[in-house]
Amino acid sequence: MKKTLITEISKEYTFEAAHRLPHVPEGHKCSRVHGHSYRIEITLQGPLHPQLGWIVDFAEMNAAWQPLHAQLDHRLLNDVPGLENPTSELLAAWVFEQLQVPAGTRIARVRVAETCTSSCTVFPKED
Ligand SMILES: Nc1nc2c(c(=O)[nH]1)N=C([C@H](O)[C@H](O)COP(=O)(O)OP(=O)(O)OP(=O)(O)O)CN2
Ligand SMILES: [Zn+2]
Repeated sequence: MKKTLITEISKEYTFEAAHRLPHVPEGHKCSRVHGHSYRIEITLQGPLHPQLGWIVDFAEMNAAWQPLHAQLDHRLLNDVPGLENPTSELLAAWVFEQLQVPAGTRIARVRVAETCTSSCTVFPKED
């Protein structure tokens, strides 16, 4: 395989949660508590293992996601430390910061989808 290729792997996770957006104008629909079936796509970059031919086992991504799922699933997101204003943008940044990725990998991006048509993606700034 060409050594110049950049390889990414992704996993999509889901959780159910309620939220409200505390800083929207009065009367905005999102000022009321409501729920979403959130979908989170996590993408990692890293070198391929020479024998195994993968970056990391997808199972390692599952293990990294599990503690975050435990903090988010069937919660009011506003109650989660750091998510007092749980917009898609701030939730994506929170996942990016909280996720303990397997050694030798880095997060390429995190995508949060609140609905079928609305999503936000964060990725590291290049220096
Ligand atoms: N930039 C952002 N805008 C909005 C956010 C957000 O996190 N970032 N969040 C919301 C609400 O949480 C809302 O529940 C989801 O948004 P919206 O796409 O407006 O939901 P609808 O299903 O009602 O979308 P329609 O396509 O208008 O039916 C709002 N904005
Ligand atoms: Zn919402």
